[in-house]
Amino acid sequence: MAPTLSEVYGDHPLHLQHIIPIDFNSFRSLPDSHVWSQTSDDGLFSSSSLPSSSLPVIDLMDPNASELIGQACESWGAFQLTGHDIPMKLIDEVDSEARRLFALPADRKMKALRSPGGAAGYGVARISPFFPKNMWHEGFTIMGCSKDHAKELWPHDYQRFCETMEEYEKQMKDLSHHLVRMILNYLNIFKDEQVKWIGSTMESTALQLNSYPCCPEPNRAMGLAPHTDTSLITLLHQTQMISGLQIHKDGVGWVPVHPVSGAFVVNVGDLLHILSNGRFPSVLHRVTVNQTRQRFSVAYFYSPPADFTVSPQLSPKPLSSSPGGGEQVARYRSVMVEEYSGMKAKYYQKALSLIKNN
Ligand SMILES: O=C(O)CCC(=O)C(=O)O
Ligand SMILES: [Fe+2]
Repeated sequence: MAPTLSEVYGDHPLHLQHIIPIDFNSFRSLPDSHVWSQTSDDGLFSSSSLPSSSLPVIDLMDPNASELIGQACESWGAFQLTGHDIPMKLIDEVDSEARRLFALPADRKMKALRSPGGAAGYGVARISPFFPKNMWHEGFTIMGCSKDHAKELWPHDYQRFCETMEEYEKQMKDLSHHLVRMILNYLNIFKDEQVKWIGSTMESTALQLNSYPCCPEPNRAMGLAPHTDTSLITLLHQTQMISGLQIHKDGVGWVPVHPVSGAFVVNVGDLLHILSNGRFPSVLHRVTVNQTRQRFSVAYFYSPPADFTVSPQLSPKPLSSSPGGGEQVARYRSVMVEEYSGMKAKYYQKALSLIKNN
């Protein structure tokens, strides 16, 4: 049987302190374990105020969508996508199921705790062990069927959750196929072995529900620390129009990504960065928290099958306009999706430099 990514974490089991979130409701002030900065209003979360610093919003129905998406991936490593045909009703149902889950008492959520070597279930962010302080965040990861965990959460009423998430994953996968085809087209990647896995049912996918509870001291806390996604692409929905996501743009700084109704934030992950030979940046992003409104987001990570080898594709002609583009030498060695995911789990942000060609 082909390998799946849910197994890569087995080699790097975590201590429980890196899995169990605190019971956020029981704190009236920020515990020291969650204090990231001593400063109040500036510093930690200051973002760019340049007028041009706003992530492109692209309508999938635009006749130039392919070109616009390619350009956004090249200059930003991300964009907001409207005009897709994912029904708003389904998106709302996913949001409300996520809320239902995170609203459960802490001891109930603990019943669906991620296992130390596992990928799926309830817990703190997977990147937590790489940071000295904890994040003001709790998550629930779905890889494949969520039935066993959902049964623990709602012994008599788990089906609604599972069915909603399954339907959403199905639709996210179709949309990802569409986007990845457009992106590979833009990169002039047509060779059969490079594209034949799209729609093969063996793709590596995961759904991540994120919750950022109201925080007593948001200016000293971190929702989700700066990271890049391992995926090829990520499709993120920010619910209830609550801001918090910021992306880092070279030369500009941290740029807030304010929610656009019904839109998905699509971002380039490490695997697409490697495949594009560095032409598309794997965008660094982080999440801030706020004092009055609990924020939720739903991230869908889409990657090729675990046994697919990602090889940097050289640009056919030099692209003078892009800093990383037009290179005729491979910046990275070829790497299997499964191997890279394992490296990311173990070495985190050093993983990319470990596969860099000198
Ligand atoms: O909550 C967000 O806006 C971002 C979440 C995220 O970056 C992730 O789940 O990888
Ligand atoms: Fe992310």
